[in-house]
Amino acid sequence: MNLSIIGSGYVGTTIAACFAELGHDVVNVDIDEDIVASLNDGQAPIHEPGLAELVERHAGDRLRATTDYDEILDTDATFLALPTPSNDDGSIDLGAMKAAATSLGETLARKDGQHLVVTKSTVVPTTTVDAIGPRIEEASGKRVGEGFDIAMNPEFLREGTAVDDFLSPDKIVLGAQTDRAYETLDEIFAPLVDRAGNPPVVKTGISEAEMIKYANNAFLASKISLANDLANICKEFGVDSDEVLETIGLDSRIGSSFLGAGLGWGGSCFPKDTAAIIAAARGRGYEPRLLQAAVDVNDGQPERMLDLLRERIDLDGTRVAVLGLAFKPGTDDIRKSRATLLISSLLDAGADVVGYDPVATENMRERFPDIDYADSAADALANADAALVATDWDEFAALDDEFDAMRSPIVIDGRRIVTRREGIDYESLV
Ligand SMILES: NC(=O)C1=CN([C@@H]2O[C@H](COP(=O)(O)OP(=O)(O)OC[C@H]3O[C@@H](n4cnc5c(N)ncnc54)[C@H](O)[C@@H]3O)[C@@H](O)[C@H]2O)C=CC1
Ligand SMILES: O=C(O)[C@H]1O[C@H](OP(=O)(O)OP(=O)(O)OC[C@H]2O[C@@H](n3ccc(=O)[nH]c3=O)[C@H](O)[C@@H]2O)[C@H](O)[C@@H](O)[C@@H]1O
Repeated sequence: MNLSIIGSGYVGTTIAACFAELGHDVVNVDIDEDIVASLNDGQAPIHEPGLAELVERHAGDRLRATTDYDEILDTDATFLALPTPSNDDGSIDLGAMKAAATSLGETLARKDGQHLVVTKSTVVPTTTVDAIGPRIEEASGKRVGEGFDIAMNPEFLREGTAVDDFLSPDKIVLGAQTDRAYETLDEIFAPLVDRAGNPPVVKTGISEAEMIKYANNAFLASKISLANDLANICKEFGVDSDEVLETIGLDSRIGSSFLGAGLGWGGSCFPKDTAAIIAAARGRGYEPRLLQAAVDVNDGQPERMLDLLRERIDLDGTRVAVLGLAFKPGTDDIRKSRATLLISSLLDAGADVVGYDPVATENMRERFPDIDYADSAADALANADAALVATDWDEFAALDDEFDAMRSPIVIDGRRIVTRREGIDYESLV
């Protein structure tokens, strides 16, 4: 089929390249000319394992990019993969979605024949029906169900494993309101269902699909926060939290994934999505107490880590190495990474910070241009008074005599990744 995808960020580029790999003809529409040029040159604009190969293989053939919305006219369906960030009060900011919906509507005004518009972005329940559909109607002069249909297809991929996650989904959720929309979605997803070995395809309503996405993320974020709450209790009793959490994970009702205790969750999605659904619930008069508690536990972990450091050393004038700047291993994304919070607090306390990450340094340099950056963990540790481990990159497990070059070998490990050894003053956050 001919597909268009508006927004070529982490999700838009990944799904475009994967749909091309699955045999569809795909055009990515983005307002960012650099991203468009990069895709048309056959280069992935973001760092995701396997993505560069797919973009290189299909660019100029089944995959192309443009800033021109008119190229949507030759396609059968459009996915909206636009950012849905937070407003200051945590509620969802639909600015990019609304702007793109208006541009799409103006374009569809000139299209003959039926079109399907699919919300891929994470949006609070009723957004597609109440905010996206009407905007397209207004700009196109067409009606939902007559000229174009609307649908919602939440995305569950993780950064760092985006291509594999998209191509091997646990489930595919298709929210729509007409048989015609479901049929088009079936046609789009048939090659994926086939390749992925028939994962469950859940056909549901549009608002249910929107809520499934939030429920999924809220559950995972809360699971990590409960693991952190339990691990904090373990620490008070000198109990090994790894043994406790690994063992409860053996209960099939609990499951072992997302029980990794430590500094907590960051990234572009869990923080904003928990905030958005909490704000949306409050807007309807419901107070989501458990979810708010999950956020509170998460917010407390970086401060607990700094307290452990303060117990050992006065932060003012102290050189602190922050190992791991990305919000998790396998990505260069620093959005809401725990390291950004640690660095802010360290700077407020008068510390001198040196950061190291295998791939995220340049992104962090834009956020904190005035701290030092090292080219290796060894360089970051040399002459540091203390080290905070913020991301569980594998290479940190192999650190050994690099710690000997520290001025004082204080190591606070937020991810239980460092191998303990003689000669370091090691403490794990949990
Ligand atoms: N990043 C992730 O791992 C996942 C993200 N999501 C959701 O997917 C959505 C997109 O997220 P990301 O891809 O991370 O965002 P992103 O910020 O990486 O990319 C968004 C892209 O949209 C473009 N854009 C903005 N306004 C535009 C307009 N009017 N017309 C055309 N292009 C425009 C930007 O230039 C940018 O390239 C969000 O709702 C997010 O919550 C869902 C699952 C996973
Ligand atoms: O909506 C989204 O954007 C995506 O959000 C998360 O994916 P992502 O943020 O890329 O990364 P995760 O692997 O879920 O990690 C999120 C954060 O939780 C932390 N985490 C994860 C697992 C764990 O056991 N413990 C833990 O602290 C990670 O370090 C990271 O900071 C979800 O896992 C995806 O299913 C979802 O599509």
